[in-house]
Amino acid sequence: MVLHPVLGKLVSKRVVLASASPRRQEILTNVGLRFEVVPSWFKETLEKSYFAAPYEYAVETAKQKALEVANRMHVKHLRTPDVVIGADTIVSVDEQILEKPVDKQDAYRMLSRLNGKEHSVFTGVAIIHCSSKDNQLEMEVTDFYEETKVKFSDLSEDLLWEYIHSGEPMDKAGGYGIQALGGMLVEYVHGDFLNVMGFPLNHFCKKLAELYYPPSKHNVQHKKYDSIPSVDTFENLSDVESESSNFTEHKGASKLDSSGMCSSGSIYNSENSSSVRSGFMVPLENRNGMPENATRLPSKILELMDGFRASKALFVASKLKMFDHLKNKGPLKAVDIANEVGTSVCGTERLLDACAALGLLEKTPQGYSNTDSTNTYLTSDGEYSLHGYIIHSNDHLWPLFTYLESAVKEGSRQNHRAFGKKAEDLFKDYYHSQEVKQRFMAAMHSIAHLTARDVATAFDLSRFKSACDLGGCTGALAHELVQIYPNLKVTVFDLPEVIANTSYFQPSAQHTAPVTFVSGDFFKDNLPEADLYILSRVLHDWPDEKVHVLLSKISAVCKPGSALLVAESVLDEQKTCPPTAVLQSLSMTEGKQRSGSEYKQLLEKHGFTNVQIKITENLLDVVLCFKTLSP
Ligand SMILES: Cc1cn([C@@H]2O[C@H](COP(=O)(O)OP(=O)(O)OP(=O)(O)O)[C@@H](O)[C@H]2O)c(=O)[nH]c1=O
Repeated sequence: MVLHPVLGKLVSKRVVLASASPRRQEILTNVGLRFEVVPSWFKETLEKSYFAAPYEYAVETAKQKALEVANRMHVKHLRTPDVVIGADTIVSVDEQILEKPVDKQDAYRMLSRLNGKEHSVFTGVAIIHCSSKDNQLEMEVTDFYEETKVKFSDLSEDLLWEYIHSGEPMDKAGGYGIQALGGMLVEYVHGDFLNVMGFPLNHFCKKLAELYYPPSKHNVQHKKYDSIPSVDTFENLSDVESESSNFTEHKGASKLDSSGMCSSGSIYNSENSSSVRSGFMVPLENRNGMPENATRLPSKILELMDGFRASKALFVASKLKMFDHLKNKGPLKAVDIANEVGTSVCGTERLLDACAALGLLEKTPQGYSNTDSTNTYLTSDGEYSLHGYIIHSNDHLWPLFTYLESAVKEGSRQNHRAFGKKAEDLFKDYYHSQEVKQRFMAAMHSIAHLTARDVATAFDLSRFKSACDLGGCTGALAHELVQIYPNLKVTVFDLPEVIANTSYFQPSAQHTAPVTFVSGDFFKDNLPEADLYILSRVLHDWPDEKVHVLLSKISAVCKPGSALLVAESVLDEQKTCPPTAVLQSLSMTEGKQRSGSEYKQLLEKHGFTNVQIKITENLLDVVLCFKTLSP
């Protein structure tokens, strides 16, 4: 039984979502809809003053986005889709329409406008049913909009800027994402929450019901369907659908337009289209008389099949420091970048186009330039640079993953195959080769810096006076802690080879008490005294036996009332979520990722109680527990 059986009407159809918005994809995937994603190239530049009301602008933009995709797919002789869905979300305040901010200043302008006030979020949606007659594309357009009212509380300037610096506002209408950090800005929501996120699912289902279950003659006076006719399962629906019945039925419904069934209905012809550009589409032909949907692959699988290409494109552009060049000098043409980095022009152009296709770069007639999040995360000096981790992924993880098949067959790491050395020798290498050491530390630093704030604030740690970050590497978390808790003194304890190389990673401006670095081996040496011990990204590296050794050592030096904070990606009890942590396990280190109950068990075994777990939605979750009197 499905909640919205009308969605089953789409099962046998080739449905295309004409949107790059990850939120729309998520909302529709979550309800079991199968569709391909073909982002629209329609530029959101309609003249706003032509529209009497903000929602009209959103509806028209949604319609144009969907029409562009339908036309492009038809013109390029890719199989014409049956249904194309387009959407556009805007925020409206004081008669003004706010779309996605172009930069941080723009985001600030928008958020300041919304501060302390109620505003409306409109999502316009267009559902286009396509058919091809004598190679002419015929389209029937149904559109609608949904309005949700949202009120922001009174927010300080600091908070607004902190939110802007998180990078979240940049790809979101009005400069906020209600589903994530932006939810903290919101005092109330009146209406459909998913509409704010980008897609009014409920209204969409109602609209489909109107289209697919037209009223019979005897009840035609009840124009509005508030409830959706009950049909048992998707399967039932798809079984009875015949190719010809699918759309004829819809056409019948749209003939009822004059009686108010569809909010609008019109026939567009592809001759009106001037857009003939090639795009990412995977045409899947109907072979050997197989039913059409048997040959249709879901977009998720196509995305996974291509994932390795996308990762490698990102790695190579990072390694060649293309994003750094673009940050300093963009927009640049491919030839300029090729000259700067010493690469072929044709190869560089292909790589830059791939980066633009992946949304990492913007391409205009002036050349390529970084997006805001590329500046923040992908340049080597970006505020939350992941450059170090990307280089580690390229130079270390990629070769290892090439041998995943052997790793699975043998159940062990493949360092000997990938690097000609055993895992232990290689680990020693990290501390012997200066270059490898720096690379590894930069990788650890990237992740620590990106997660530090969420780890440091997952719990209120203000009661502690001293903390010791065991294996704290470059001190990224330690520096965040002293910023947030000015009365906290933090010691970073790590191997001498690590401590000797931390200076490069220290923040330039030191506003707070400095962090102390102490060298030692936490398995062998005495641990510095502290009332809060921290193990961030340490335990997953070790098997249970070693974890027991380490925890019993910490437990022995912990005074009653002191605490241990563990930062790790905590698996769900099924151990299939979050995917990043599950995929990390494929490296086959002797350690492992653990679930919340496994961490709890390990900690309680060593006299730690009151174990609390915070899932942060960042890469690391946080476990806090306290030492009691008797272990
Ligand atoms: C208010 C709000 C908006 N959004 C996102 O804002 C984008 C709007 O832009 P759009 O132009 O409608 O869509 P797009 O992302 O550019 O994609 P496309 O459909 O290809 O134009 C969409 O993403 C929405 O989810 C959130 O994720 N959360 C929120 O609280």
